[in-house]
Amino acid sequence: MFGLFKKNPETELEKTVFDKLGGAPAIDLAVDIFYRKVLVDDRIAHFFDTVDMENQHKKQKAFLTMAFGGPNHYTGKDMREAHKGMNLTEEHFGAVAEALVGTLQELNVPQEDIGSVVEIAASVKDDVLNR
Ligand code: HEM
Repeated sequence: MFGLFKKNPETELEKTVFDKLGGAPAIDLAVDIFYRKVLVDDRIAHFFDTVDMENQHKKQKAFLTMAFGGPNHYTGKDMREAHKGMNLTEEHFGAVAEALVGTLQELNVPQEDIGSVVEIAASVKDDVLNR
């Protein structure tokens, strides 16, 4: 599914990360793999003990689609509000970022695009950590 979009030097600059990853089906798959990784990571799995994961998948898909420049259907909480009172640390954030990068690597996303995704994640870090 990834890699169906051929690089075109003339349009490359206008392509969103969303398009480059392969659009909605690719984000779907990425979020599934991502949460599988999160839920087996002892550093962070406990945060999701009481969370409705089906609902969480939907929100995360919508959020990542928006964050990657795809069609904006995200209606969830802003990142500061969503993570308030969880006392999240740098380590927690790092573990989630690792899961995200690991997912993209598993899907053979080019390193350059993984870099763009990491930048997007980093841009919400202060909000997620409520600082
Ligand atoms: C780039 C970093 C992150 C992004 C983009 C992100 C995104 C989201 C989104 C979109 C939601 C749904 C918000 C809503 O309910 O409307 C959410 C909720 C949640 N996030 Fe994150 N998150 C990030 C980092 C983290 C980290 C580091 C943790 C903990 C290790 C975490 C734990 C949670 C939990 C437990 C919820 C569910 C809250 C609830 O429903 O009670 N997130 N996140």
